[in-house]
Amino acid sequence: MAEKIAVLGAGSWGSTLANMLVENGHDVKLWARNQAQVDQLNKEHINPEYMKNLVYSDKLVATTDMVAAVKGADVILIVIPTKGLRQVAGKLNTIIAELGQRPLIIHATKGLEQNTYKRPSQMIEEEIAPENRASIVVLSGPSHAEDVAIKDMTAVTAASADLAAAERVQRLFSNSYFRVYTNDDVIGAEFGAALKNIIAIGAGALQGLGYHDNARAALITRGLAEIRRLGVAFGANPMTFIGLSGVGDLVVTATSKNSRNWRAGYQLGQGQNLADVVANMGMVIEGVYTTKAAYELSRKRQVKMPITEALYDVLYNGKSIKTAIDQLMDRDLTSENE
Ligand SMILES: NC(=O)C1=CN([C@@H]2O[C@H](COP(=O)(O)OP(=O)(O)OC[C@H]3O[C@@H](n4cnc5c(N)ncnc54)[C@H](OP(=O)(O)O)[C@@H]3O)[C@@H](O)[C@H]2O)C=CC1
Ligand SMILES: O=C(CO)COP(=O)(O)O
Repeated sequence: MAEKIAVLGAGSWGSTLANMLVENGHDVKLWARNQAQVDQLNKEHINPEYMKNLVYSDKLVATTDMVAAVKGADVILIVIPTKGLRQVAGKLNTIIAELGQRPLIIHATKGLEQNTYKRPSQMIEEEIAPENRASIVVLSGPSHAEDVAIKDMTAVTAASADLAAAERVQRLFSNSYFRVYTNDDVIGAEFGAALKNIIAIGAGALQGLGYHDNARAALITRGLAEIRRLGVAFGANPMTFIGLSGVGDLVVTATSKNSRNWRAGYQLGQGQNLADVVANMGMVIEGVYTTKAAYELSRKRQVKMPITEALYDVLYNGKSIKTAIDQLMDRDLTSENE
């Protein structure tokens, strides 16, 4: 059944998902804050700052007016980086309260808030009053926008405490190349999504320094162990971490040149400095910020996250990557299951 959907955020992922939803037969309005970008999307059907090679459907309508985007929408998909999510959700709350709408909220944001360590769905719950919204569903999993844009085979997770809402999202997004599974573990899905970016930066750094396949496999596997430890400490189902939003997303992000996080790590490994890497990427590198939040959170909760701690020292304390790797390898020997 065709639905009216507003997509907030017209970067790589928001614009690609909006286009896919149009092609799935839905009535989609895409909100962005930049008028020039909106004009290009509406008139030339391109979004060159974010998705160089995608030609968007002429049925996709973009606007800088959030009220116009949201008016009449039964479903709102938020695809804003973690840093801007709270502000956009707060604005959305005011608008839907005034319009008297109570939409389903989906988000695809992957990170943890600085200082509060809140997950994206927690920020949304805090900013959008329960009377202004239906359920919240997390869309996550191994899904680079670049692959979805060329209709490559992709499988993701729709996680929600409300199974009917997750199943609705499954129907909205699924098509011949994009397969959506449901899951009831929002905490696990969001921790998996946020924390895999830290390990992806590390994997890129290893490759940038000239390490090979064994090193990458070790990092991914031990990275998954610490992702699971932190998630489980906050109530996640351990099984979620061997699913699409866990190991699935970790593998794609830690092995793909499409990943902004992997690329950032690679450039750091090659000797570039962090400020230049961030300034030149032109898109959000969530893992840079998540590393800080996860490091602080793990200290507070007393959860061992040695790789995250090592990367924190590299990104925020000027430690060399080589020293960080040597120190990781030099720790007391331990059991794999600790
Ligand atoms: N790219 C991908 O393949 C995937 C990304 N994700 C996740 O989706 C989220 C968004 O990523 P992605 O689309 O790739 O990011 P991009 O960097 O490509 O785009 C970010 C978009 O968000 C907008 N934006 C940023 N801050 C604000 C703000 N405060 N208010 C309004 N708009 C804002 C930007 O607008 P402007 O251009 O005006 O700055 C831009 O349209 C991230 O959490 C990411 O981890 C998840 C799965 C796949
Ligand atoms: O989350 C993603 C793929 O699932 C995108 O990862 P990057 O942000 O590293 O590009």
